[in-house]
Amino acid sequence: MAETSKYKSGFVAIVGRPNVGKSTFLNRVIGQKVAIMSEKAQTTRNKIQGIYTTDDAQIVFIDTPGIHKPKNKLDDYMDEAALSSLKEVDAVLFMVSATETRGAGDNYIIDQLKQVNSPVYLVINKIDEINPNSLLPIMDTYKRAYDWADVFPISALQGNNVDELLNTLVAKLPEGPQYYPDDEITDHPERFIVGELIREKVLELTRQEIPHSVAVQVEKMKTQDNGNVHIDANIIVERKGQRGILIGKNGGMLKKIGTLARKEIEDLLGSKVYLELWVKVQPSWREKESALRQLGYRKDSY
Ligand SMILES: Nc1nc2c(ncn2[C@@H]2O[C@H](COP(=O)(O)OP(=O)(O)OP(=O)(O)O)[C@@H](O)[C@H]2O)c(=O)[nH]1
Repeated sequence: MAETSKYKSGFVAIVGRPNVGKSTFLNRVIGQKVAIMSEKAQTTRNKIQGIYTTDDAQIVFIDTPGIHKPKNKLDDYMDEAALSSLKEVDAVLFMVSATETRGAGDNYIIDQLKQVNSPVYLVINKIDEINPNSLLPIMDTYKRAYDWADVFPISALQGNNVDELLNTLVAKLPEGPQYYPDDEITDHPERFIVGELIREKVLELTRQEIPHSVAVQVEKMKTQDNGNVHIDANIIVERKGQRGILIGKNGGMLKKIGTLARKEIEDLLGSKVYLELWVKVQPSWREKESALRQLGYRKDSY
């Protein structure tokens, strides 16, 4: 038997003007499974849009609000937070529609993307709606504006070229664990989202100091007789220094994370929540199979 290659995984942001077909693309890639979940996670900032999991790879697609859902002006497209989350991802997909010409909205995003170091792929969607002859000129107008890692004309609706795009993304992703178990997402959506909300607060409050790979393990989630929900969760980091940052002076940082996460979890569950957080150091947990198993990650992801 040939030696199996290492599992690949990473976070990929999808950006683009409204209506270019981001949801259609995700639905095609991921299917219904996670769409239900992301609806529930509306309140989150870098919300997970969907998770594409295969035997060889996992792509966690994240959304960066402030980029594709401007409230009023183009200037609102991207705020500091959105930009910093773009800097943390492993790749960015910039999606445009072949049926619309490059406009001010696109140019604004392209300008912001110049500050991103990870590969940025141009995805020209809705090619089923255009005459094939007009594709090259469209590609040219975008190629002039940015040094894309690659350009993919696709039809999210009909599926053309979507597999090629996914294969390229996977090929370029770093080796890594299957961050999220595939079946548990639907089996325990609330537990999963609770973990995500906590993780998100960690990233939000510590900014660049804690890497995206920080894991949250929701150990217990139990509704008590009075209707309150008791949640115990561990935040798993790789280094002692990160533990210190997370706990903060006199426990201040952990308290802040807990308070913000608790409020959002209460909104999500509609009940009062008692949240207990611990920070645990598991050196290179990502590389350790036993640790991964403890966290509920699949054994065969390695
Ligand atoms: N012909 C065609 N239509 C598409 C394609 N992809 C998306 N659409 C249509 O474009 C419209 C917008 O698609 P969405 O997926 O909702 O776009 P979005 O980018 O998620 O929009 P926001 O949620 O506003 O950001 C819908 O009517 C889709 O059916 C495609 O490949 N071809």
